[in-house]
Amino acid sequence: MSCLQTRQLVHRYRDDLVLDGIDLDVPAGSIYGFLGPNGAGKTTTLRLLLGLLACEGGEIRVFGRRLQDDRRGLLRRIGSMIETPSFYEHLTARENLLLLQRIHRCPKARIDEVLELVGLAGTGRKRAGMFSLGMKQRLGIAIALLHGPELLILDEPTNGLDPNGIVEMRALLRHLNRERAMTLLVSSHLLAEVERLVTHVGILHRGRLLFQGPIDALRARQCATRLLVLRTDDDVAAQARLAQAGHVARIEERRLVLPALDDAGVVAIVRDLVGAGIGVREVGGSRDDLESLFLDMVDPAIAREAA
Ligand SMILES: Nc1ncnc2c1ncn2[C@@H]1O[C@H](COP(=O)(O)OP(=O)(O)OP(=O)(O)O)[C@@H](O)[C@H]1O
Repeated sequence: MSCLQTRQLVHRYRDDLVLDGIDLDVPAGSIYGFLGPNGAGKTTTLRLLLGLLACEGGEIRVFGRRLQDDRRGLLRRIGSMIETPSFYEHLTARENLLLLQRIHRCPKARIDEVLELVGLAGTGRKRAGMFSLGMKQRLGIAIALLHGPELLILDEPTNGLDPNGIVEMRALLRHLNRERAMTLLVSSHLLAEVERLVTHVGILHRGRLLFQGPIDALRARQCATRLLVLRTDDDVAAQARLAQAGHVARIEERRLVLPALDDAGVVAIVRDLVGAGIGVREVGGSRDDLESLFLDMVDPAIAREAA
């Protein structure tokens, strides 16, 4: 079941089309990584989902209902942190939450619960303005969690955090998903930062969704696109020899490129080429991490440079 769904979502800033027909499907119970390079349109999409921007084209459904039919009721079931967290810097974490607790009219006990949950229970009289970036992010999440939402929407929650902060943030988000049964929609411009966290991904580029599905489907696609790269002292002869063994290789920038083989397959072709008097200088593969697949989708030119 979809927790959040858009159909043909379109947005323009003046004449600039920045979202061009987005069909998002965020399954209930998932951690959905909404990925794309800077300027892809992630924040614009999240603002539309939260009713912070007027929806000009397409449809948004939250928990199965059209957002426009029950905006207030549906938004009450969502928590969010878009761009930088907002709070009063001269107040403590607890004082900030106390103000919001009155607005949300939720039980006071909820304040201690969320402070505990995000690891800020021991911050006492320290003003939020003196917090580290990681603590500020966690206070932002505490604020988003205060009213007990079922869906949490976070825009780049790991942005600017040091490696330790990133690990802590991932652990917190995983906990919210597994132990508190929350659905999470998390944007990021770095696949590597969320790869181990997310169950589903959507890859956005220039306002279009290039891929959407379980992270395992992205991994399967990546395996299917892996390549074996050979440098030999006679590429033309090597290509002919490989063809005899049923391998289709192309010559590219003075190297032979063919679909990846398992270890035994690689040993067999190297042995065969060397046996035929063709020197093999180097055996390698295309970069096989998900980040290079991501780059390949959004910008093949950058991906080639990175390889
Ligand atoms: N208020 C605005 N007025 C005009 N153009 C805007 C506005 N906000 C965003 N844009 C443009 O819309 C496009 C999408 O921006 P958006 O912030 O949604 O992308 P993003 O994927 O979140 O990028 P980033 O990771 O850099 O925040 C960009 O080209 C951006 O310059």
